[in-house]
Amino acid sequence: MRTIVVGSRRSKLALTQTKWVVAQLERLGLPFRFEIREIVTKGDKVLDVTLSKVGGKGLFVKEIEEAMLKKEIDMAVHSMKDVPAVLPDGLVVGCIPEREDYRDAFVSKNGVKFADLPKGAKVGTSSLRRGAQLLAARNDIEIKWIRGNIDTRLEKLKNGDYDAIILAAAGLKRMGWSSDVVTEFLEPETCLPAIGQGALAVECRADDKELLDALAKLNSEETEETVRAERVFLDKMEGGCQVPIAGLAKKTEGGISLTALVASPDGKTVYKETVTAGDPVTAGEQAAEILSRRGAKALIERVKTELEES
Ligand SMILES: NCc1[nH]cc(CCC(=O)O)c1CC(=O)O
Repeated sequence: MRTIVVGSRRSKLALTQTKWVVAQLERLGLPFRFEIREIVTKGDKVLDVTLSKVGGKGLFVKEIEEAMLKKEIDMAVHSMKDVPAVLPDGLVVGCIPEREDYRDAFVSKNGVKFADLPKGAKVGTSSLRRGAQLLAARNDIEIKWIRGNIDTRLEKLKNGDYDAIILAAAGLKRMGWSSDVVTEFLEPETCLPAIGQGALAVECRADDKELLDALAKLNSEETEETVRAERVFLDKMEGGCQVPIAGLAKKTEGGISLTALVASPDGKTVYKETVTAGDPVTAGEQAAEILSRRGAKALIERVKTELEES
């Protein structure tokens, strides 16, 4: 019987997600044994710098991909929002399981709702996207950087100088912590989620047909299509992670509806649009085109230049 070695980052969230996918695969009754191997990535080591400054997205994924290409591991489970647009040669996304809750969760110290935060309240997030949208809704609060895994952040809320923090609902739900800690879920009208938020990507080698056949059974077509639309939009905007970008697609009767957003980090400028199209690629392209025309592309260039000069 073949042993499939599954590489995973060491964080509780990564391991929980990996174990969830493995459990789903085990239920299929395939002729595989699964073994989870922990890998410490660069993204896990540099917790003291902001992500946007140390090289962004690929950070959590690169070392895992190298191990996969060397056949030290056979597959890996990623949060979709950490997966770059283009995978290295020889690797593919083998499946995208059904998406968890796509919303952001507002977690406050004393159960105070976002709208009821006192003036000057400090909200912890290291996400430009979350910061910009919260400031757009409440320009009287303060956004304060916070880093670390979900458990570390919750600890910092308890003991540190924060009135509230924002975390992905999906992570909290997967860990079983959501009902204990979440004050309220932020609907996309208030805080549009990150591209791919709540979805997982299972990556493997492109020539591993046996494993690909098995993974296909876990694929959610609806999640695949909606995430596709969001990622086409992201790719077309070429924003990296220095600029607040958000997007959420939903399946409609005739196709896909995509709400997309680009904002300035201070939340003073927000470009947001919903487009409906027959297929995901067109939806993503149209959203990018409309926002670019309205000024989002220029905003992205401006923010990038400011960063390079600072
Ligand atoms: N940025 C790190 C990250 N990557 C994926 C998740 C949560 C799970 C998900 O969004 O699918 C998180 C934590 C968070 O944003 O609070």
